[in-house]
Amino acid sequence: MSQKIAIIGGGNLGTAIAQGLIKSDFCNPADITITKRNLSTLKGELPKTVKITDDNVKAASDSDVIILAVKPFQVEGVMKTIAPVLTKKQVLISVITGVTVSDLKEMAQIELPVFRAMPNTAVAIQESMTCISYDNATDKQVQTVTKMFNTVGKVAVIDDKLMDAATVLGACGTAFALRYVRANIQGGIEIGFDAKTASLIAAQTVKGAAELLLSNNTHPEQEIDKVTTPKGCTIVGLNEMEHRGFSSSLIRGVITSYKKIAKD
Ligand SMILES: NC(=O)C1=CN([C@@H]2O[C@H](COP(=O)(O)OP(=O)(O)OC[C@H]3O[C@@H](n4cnc5c(N)ncnc54)[C@H](O)[C@@H]3O)[C@@H](O)[C@H]2O)C=CC1
Ligand SMILES: O=C(O)[C@@H]1CCC=N1
Repeated sequence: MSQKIAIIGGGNLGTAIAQGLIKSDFCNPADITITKRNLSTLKGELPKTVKITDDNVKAASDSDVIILAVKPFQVEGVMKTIAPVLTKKQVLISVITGVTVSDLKEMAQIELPVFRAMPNTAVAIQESMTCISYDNATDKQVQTVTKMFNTVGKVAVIDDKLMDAATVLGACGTAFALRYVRANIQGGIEIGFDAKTASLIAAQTVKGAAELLLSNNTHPEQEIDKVTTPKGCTIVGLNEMEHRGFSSSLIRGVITSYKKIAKD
């Protein structure tokens, strides 16, 4: 029998997770309950059979897997209301930034399997990178949660201490990459393309570059060496970007996002 899944917080990420799980056939739409405070604003297309409610307690008590997808400052309030109905048979998964496994165990008040998963919004199209940490879970439960997120992209099981870093690299990273694509589109328009063609070229080129790394298991510089023809046009562009702080600005952005999590 397929598992009942409650997604507490049907916002950007919660909705994307539901979309990805449905697209990957991990579960039936009717097995998913999404909770929100304002039922009229669902972010993204979902089948009508997905249950939408503002009743967190009922959603949690009726589900085998509970995925917390509210904002960090909202988690304590949500956990206070659902903790009384949590049981050891259920699995609690949090995608919430900065809330550790031990924080979750304390709020849950019972010893149930607790996972953290850090996907990104590409989960909606089964292309997420999801880092997972956990405590109190059997091998079977780890396999189930890993399988859940493997059906919507790639998975790395990591120590909970690295989850803030995972949030930055694997989740904020989607926005970082898209900002790079947008800059390429702006440059593409300046050198003659219409916006639509520039967007297609910029997006597919970045997708292809990433696929080269994943398929060849290579380091970026190995693939860059295959593009930078000596005295060619690539290397002059790359060097100009580096002269203007390209890599340094990206590294500093990663560190800034990381420090923000630690500060909150
Ligand atoms: N958006 C992303 O790419 C990623 C987000 N995250 C984390 O996921 C969590 C959600 O992020 P987003 O989806 O971007 O935020 P969001 O603001 O789009 O979604 C949060 C949702 O929770 C709902 N909500 C708030 N309080 C609630 C309550 N008491 N009961 C039921 N629903 C409630 C809100 O109505 C909203 O729809 C955050 O903790 C964020 O740090 C983690 C990785 C990636
Ligand atoms: O920006 C945020 O705080 C969340 C965590 C990673 C992506 N969105």
